[in-house]
Amino acid sequence: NQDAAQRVLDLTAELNRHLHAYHVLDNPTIPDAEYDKLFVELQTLETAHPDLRTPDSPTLRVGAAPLPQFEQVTHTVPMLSLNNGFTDDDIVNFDRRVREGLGLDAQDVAYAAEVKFDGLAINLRYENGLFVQAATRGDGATGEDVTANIRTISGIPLRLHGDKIPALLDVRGEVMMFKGDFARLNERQREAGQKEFANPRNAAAGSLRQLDSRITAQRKLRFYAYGIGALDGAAMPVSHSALLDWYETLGIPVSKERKVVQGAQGLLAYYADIGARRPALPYEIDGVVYKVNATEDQQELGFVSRAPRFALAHKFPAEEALTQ
Ligand SMILES: Cc1c[n+]2nc(N)[nH]c2nc1OC(C)C
Repeated sequence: NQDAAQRVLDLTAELNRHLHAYHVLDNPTIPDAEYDKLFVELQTLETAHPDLRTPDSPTLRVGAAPLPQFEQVTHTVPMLSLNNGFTDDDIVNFDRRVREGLGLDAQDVAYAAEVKFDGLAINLRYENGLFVQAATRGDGATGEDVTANIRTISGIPLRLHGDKIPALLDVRGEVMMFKGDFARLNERQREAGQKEFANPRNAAAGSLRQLDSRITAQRKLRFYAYGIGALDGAAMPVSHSALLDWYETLGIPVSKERKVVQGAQGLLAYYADIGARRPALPYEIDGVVYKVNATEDQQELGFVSRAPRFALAHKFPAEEALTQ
């Protein structure tokens, strides 16, 4: 009946607002007990009237019955990898090749620099603002459908915010587990006499490979966006930094450690700064990523084989096997 339908819509909107405030704005707007009361009321209404549940209902965050297997997904735009640089010379050469490729000799190129999360690359598909599918990178052309598991990640919006909603948007980013959540998970594994994970990346991968998304829901995974695949119904942002600014207005989590820097010296300064702060970061990284910022310059430089000419991962020296 009408008032149950309206109540479901109101509860869904209110609970999602509180979830966003808590997980993305890091600014809780309701006591947990009050949130739980509204959540149970919504779950009860949805159980009584299953047809009233909306695709962005917060009750979808707790996971559903196990899947028999993972389906395959073909990426509309291939998910490519990055070329690596290790030494300062590699970075200076990367910048020189970029300037040659763009026909610039004197002035500095603007680069978008960001941390390289040590997690799993994922594609999130939104149709008219609704989250409809998530897929792993796989071999770059096809990956696995992990929608049910990704739905349990509270930081990932099930409906995009704002009024500039594209008809189709493929968000690329990394799923990871924070160091603290990893340590607590291994404590629980030990107490339960179960296998411990070697590192946060393996723990995140293991959590995404679960056919039972109710297990994934207990694993506190995080997601940060760093790229884009298919886009219909909105203009492509003019730069990588503008893309990430747009994502933030849509309610998509973006790392705050990003910075636009100028030329090779700007890249090396960013690498040194992140390298110094790396142990204090709440998540593991295995380097930083540089991208020519301007979209038209990226398109002019294009890709060589499977990796873009406009981007480079600058890796940290591999640490000797850490005793986790
Ligand atoms: C493979 C990859 C991985 N990462 N990681 C970050 N932070 N940015 C980034 N960009 C990538 O590819 C871009 C070309 C979108």
